[in-house]
Amino acid sequence: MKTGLYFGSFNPIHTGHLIIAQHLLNETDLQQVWFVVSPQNPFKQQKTLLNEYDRLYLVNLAIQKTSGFKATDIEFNLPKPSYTIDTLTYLEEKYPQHEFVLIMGSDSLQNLDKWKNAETIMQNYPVYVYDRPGFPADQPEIKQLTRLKAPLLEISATHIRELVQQGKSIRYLVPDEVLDEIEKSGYYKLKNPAK
Ligand SMILES: Nc1ncnc2c1ncn2[C@@H]1O[C@H](COP(=O)(O)OP(=O)(O)OP(=O)(O)O)[C@@H](O)[C@H]1O
Ligand SMILES: O=C(O)c1ccc[n+]([C@@H]2O[C@H](COP(=O)([O-])O)[C@@H](O)[C@H]2O)c1
Repeated sequence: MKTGLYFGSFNPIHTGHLIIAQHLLNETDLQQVWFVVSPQNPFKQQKTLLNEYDRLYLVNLAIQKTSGFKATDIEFNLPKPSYTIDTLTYLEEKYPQHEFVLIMGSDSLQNLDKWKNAETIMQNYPVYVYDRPGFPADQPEIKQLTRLKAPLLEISATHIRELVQQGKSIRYLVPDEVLDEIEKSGYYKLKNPAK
């Protein structure tokens, strides 16, 4: 089964992520998209990083009505920070019947050569890249690169966290279920949430 892996901190998941994932299911040969919640991105140190279980819960709330989407906590039990090559190796062993494809925005592509074992990733895994505003998607070293057109939405988790801190509404930037849970639990209101 051809399965797209959408890696991210998802702090929190937002409509930008979801529209891209749905677009990929609709417009490519992917049969499933898995949201891989990374406990700790090697390149991001965030005081506002919500506990990974809470982020996973928000992802599950966001995708519960969509067939073809799955959230995975696979990185929770792998060493931190979360290196994508380690996750890919683990997933391949655990799910031999799946053919995994990396999904990434052209912004991530620009840093890819700095990732752990970048060469192995670029030589061995199919990568589906969609454009992000301001980031050209040129990366000829990737052996199996597919460039996709996708809706451009300038939504970021950073902006969502800032809006919550300022007491402003994030309606429509996240699904209603996610909005309700963020409000109910008081996420992102404090500068240093409990981990
Ligand atoms: N608006 C968006 N449209 C399409 N892809 C996005 C969007 N926002 C983030 N992504 C992509 O989703 C993946 C996971 O992103 P991540 O969880 O870091 O979200 P983020 O909104 O970029 O977070 P932050 O603002 O905290 O850095 C990355 O590959 C990123 O490029
Ligand atoms: O493997 C690496 O070296 C590596 C370096 C940077 C980022 N990643 C992963 O890429 C995913 C998306 O990153 P980001 O910065 O767009 O949130 C996230 O899940 C990270 O764990 C992975």
